[in-house]
Amino acid sequence: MSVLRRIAVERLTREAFEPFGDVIDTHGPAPLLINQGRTERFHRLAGIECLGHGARAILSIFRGQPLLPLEIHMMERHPLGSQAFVPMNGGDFLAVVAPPGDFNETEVRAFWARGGQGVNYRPGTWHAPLLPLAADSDYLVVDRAGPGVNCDEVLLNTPIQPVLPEEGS
Ligand SMILES: NC(=O)N[C@@H](O)C(=O)O
Ligand code: NI
Repeated sequence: MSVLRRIAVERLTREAFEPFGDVIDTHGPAPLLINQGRTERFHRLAGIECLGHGARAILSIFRGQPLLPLEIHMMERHPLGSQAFVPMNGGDFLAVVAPPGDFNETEVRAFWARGGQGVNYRPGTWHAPLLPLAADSDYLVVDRAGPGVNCDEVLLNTPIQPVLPEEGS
């Protein structure tokens, strides 16, 4: 039975997530009215970065399943590009992250993306691979394709168990 380190899952806000990337939702700056007022444009919620010669942004759909038991043993980063996850059927998920740079597992934090929130990891942000909370959750993913190695992985010395807040708390 391996030792686990429990960490509390935090509410996903722009301010709290700033060291790791962007939050994609409609609770930030006021939208622009376009299309003769019929459309609200929530403008430039995130920047897509694709570094290196021949790099380009691509769109994919990830259909994810929950990680059970919820124990994080490995994290990864994409040094050459950002990576955005936006739920397509509203699926809540966890963004378990650590700041870019040398990995320090004491700096790992967990955020609850809920009610349709998405995230955009900036290049180099350490994160756990997609962690949906419900089965068959679809996410639109915007990330980088191109030459070079764009995925570094690290094993945690002490696996992490994100702990969701009590219902209604
Ligand atoms: N491997 C892959 O494309 N997905 C991961 O990068 C992830 O963050 O889920
Ligand atoms: Ni990734």
